[in-house]
Amino acid sequence: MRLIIRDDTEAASFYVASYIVERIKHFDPAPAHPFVLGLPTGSSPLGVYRILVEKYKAGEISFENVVTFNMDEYIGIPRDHPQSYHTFMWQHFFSHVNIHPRNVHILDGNAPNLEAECVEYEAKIKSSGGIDLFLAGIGEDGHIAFNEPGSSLASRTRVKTLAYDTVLANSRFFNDDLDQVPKMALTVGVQTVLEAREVVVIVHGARKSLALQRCIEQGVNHMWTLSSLQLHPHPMIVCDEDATLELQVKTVKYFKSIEQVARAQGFEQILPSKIRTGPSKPALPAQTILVNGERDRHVDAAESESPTILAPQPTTSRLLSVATPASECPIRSRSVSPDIELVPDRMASRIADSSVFRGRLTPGPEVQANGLARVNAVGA
Ligand SMILES: N[C@@H]1[C@@H](O)[C@H](O)[C@@H](COP(=O)(O)O)O[C@@H]1O
Repeated sequence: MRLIIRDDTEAASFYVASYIVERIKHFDPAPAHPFVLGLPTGSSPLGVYRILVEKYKAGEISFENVVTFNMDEYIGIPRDHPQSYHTFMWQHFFSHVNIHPRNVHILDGNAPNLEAECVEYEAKIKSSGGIDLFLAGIGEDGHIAFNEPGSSLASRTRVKTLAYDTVLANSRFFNDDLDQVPKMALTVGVQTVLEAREVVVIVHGARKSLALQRCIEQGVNHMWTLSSLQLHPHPMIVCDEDATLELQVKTVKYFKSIEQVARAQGFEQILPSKIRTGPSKPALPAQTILVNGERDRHVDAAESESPTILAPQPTTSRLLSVATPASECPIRSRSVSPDIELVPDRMASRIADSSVFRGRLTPGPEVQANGLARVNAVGA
């Protein structure tokens, strides 16, 4: 986990926007190698979008080969409703940069079959090669996307009923009228977010500080779904000072010291090169995966089987799945040296005077082998 703390919201937003720009540039996207970006709505990412637009207008970045997937969308309000997430995204970001509309993906909360919409969304993410960087905000109760408290940490894109806290918090966008706030939404699942190669979360303001504390200093808990990030290999949370109010001083000092030490030592905290450049063709032999017939990707075994909540130890699982079941595998007899003669044994032969037990003993192997196993014959 990386926690980047900046003095205020503007500095935190600038850090995130600059980070995304650097990631896209280093990735060097092309039509056949697009950078896949997961995006949130809400007030938290507003500064990030504004700065990204500024950087685009200053010629620092192009979104031509960027594919986006939004986290969520309300169910039941028209796509062009002022508070729909479609409207939000076009208004604050997409209309101002050179992104191709066909590269923009936002769940359709008015789809005739919502379940099919969710399944198709997951399939589209997959066929795009998976999400390279998922940007997220959090709710005051630590929810990520619309994965409300109690959501399965293995969840995928689905229909979700909103928690009362969320309806209340979002009523500020609906004239403070609870009745106008949609009560359901489509949302990517916790697992969908965790499968992104990198997750970056922007958190600002004192009202998010308890959520941040629960998610960083306490255990993984489905009541604070951001805490699932503890299971991700490359999570980064960028926050302002106010958001750290509930953290222990030593936690804040430690995360600040990581940056300070890195700067003093003159090295950067960077992602593994495979994550930075995306799934390119590695020099070593790799398996080739044809993703939905659209994109021929070369993925090495480690990437194709990266850990998930459902399969946290892919190596172990893989070994177990190829291992012969114990019941079918006479491992000991195989390892015995062929020189050693196996002698049939039975308990009776170990008893000094076995005559006393006659009639109650199981016939010996030699008797059984000759088809003479008649207990009566051995007995009285
Ligand atoms: N679905 C969105 C979340 O993605 C967002 O993180 C949260 C916080 O919103 P804000 O940033 O406005 O506090 O609001 C909604 O619930």
